[in-house]
Amino acid sequence: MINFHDLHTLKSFQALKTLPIPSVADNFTAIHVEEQNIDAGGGLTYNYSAKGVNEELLEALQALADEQQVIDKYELLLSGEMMNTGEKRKVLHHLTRAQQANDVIHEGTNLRQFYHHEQKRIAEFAQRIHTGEITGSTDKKITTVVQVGIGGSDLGPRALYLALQNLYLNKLEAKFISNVDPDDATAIIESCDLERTLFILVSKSGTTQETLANQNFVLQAAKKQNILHYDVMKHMVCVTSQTSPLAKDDRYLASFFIDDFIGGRYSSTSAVGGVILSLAFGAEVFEELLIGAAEADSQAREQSITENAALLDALLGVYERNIKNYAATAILPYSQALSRFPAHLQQLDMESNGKSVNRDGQAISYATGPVLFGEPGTNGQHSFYQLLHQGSDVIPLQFIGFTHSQCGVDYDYEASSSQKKLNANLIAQIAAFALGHTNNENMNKNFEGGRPASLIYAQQLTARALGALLAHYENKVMFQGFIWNLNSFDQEGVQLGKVLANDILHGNASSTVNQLFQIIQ
Ligand SMILES: O=P(O)(O)OC[C@H]1O[C@](O)(CO)[C@@H](O)[C@@H]1O
Repeated sequence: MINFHDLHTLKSFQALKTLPIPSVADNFTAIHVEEQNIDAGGGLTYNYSAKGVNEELLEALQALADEQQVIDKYELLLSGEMMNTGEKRKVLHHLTRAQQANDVIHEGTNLRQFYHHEQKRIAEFAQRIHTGEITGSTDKKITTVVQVGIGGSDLGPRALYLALQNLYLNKLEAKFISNVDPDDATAIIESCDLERTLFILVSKSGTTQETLANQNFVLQAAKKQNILHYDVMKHMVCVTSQTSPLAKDDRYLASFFIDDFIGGRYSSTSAVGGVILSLAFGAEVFEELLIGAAEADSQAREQSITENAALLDALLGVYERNIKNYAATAILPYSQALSRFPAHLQQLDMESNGKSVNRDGQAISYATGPVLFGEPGTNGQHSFYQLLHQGSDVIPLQFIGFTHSQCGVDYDYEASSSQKKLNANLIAQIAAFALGHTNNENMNKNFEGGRPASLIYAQQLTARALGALLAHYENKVMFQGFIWNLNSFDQEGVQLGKVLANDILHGNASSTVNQLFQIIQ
């Protein structure tokens, strides 16, 4: 029997509140760093030696995970139970990368086979584009692919493409149009040779205003170029759900499908990320990413929190949010390739757990998802780290690092290479945040320390490691949702603004709103 309880009603949570808070510096100096490593799958390791933990706290967090039946809930989700209570849907993004998993049957369809079938169709399509069997409408080979989508139909795929473009041969260059700002579409379209460009229209719902406006923008801009024998629809494929209005449009060169059980922000391992990544790098690279994600998913099934990186990461996040009252957290990848990964995690985390009601729609009285932000190191160090070190708020830090660079090109300067400098900075920051530095004479030079950090690291940012990193965070967010008793899979909070924007455009807004709109007309 699985129970769903609000956090504050749990005995283990009440017990957690009474525990003395362990010091970050004590943990950091007392232990052998490697003792606080956990295998996170895909060649990744999660290290928590710069977190404020001790044995007593770990036991209390384990009790919380057990009482809230977090792993049982994950198993329930994997089995195809309706876990998206707001929209009354299953939650099946794990199935897109778990071809060994149990079948999930819905209204007679085997959904594991359905996702696998789409993946195979994508691989075949990508191969035909790469070999030149499918060309553009003027018989020219396709060299560029442009994804048109927004939110989950943009952020994850874009972050993953940027993360891999240094390491793998780019069979096609990829670009993205997301914002309804006409400058976004114009800049991308003008940078493309349309005869050699394939557009991927991605919208699960098929109703997103920005994406439909951008599709129209591409159609109009292409028409304006007046290219002889050019047919833009022969340059456009679609990724959508079978129930969306776009699914019925047979003008696309090809259509690939997901379904309502894959949430936008969890859709990078479905056709939403699969089409662009397979076209850009080849289906085998996308396959590697899925393997890494599946490894992280399987590590996440461990009951013991010291063997389950995503679960411990989630519990420490809840501890920092609800016991230490820290309201934000920073994602700090020491890898330029992960430049857009924090932006993807912002949607993943804040759209999932930015909630004030529980999974049954009842108000809750405790804090939920934190504010997320981040930039790659060392750029962030010269930007917002001042506040992280000496600001009045403590912000837990999530560092990500790699032993080797992706390009392998490096030079020594002052007796060390750039990669070595990058990683020396990464470790220096973790130590500075944890230990601080006392200066009683000049208080502006005093660092209190005690600022907790975690580190996820691997040898290199490969497709497999990236898949595991993506899944680690998806699972962390899911576990935190279970602990807070939220539904992490709907996003009603984004609807009000959409409705009001439509009211404004159709002249139905209130007088004040209209006056404000007129200011900017
Ligand atoms: O793929 P669609 O249906 O166009 O939705 C795009 C995005 O819009 C949202 O529904 C709301 O912003 C996201 O959750 C989603 O990723």
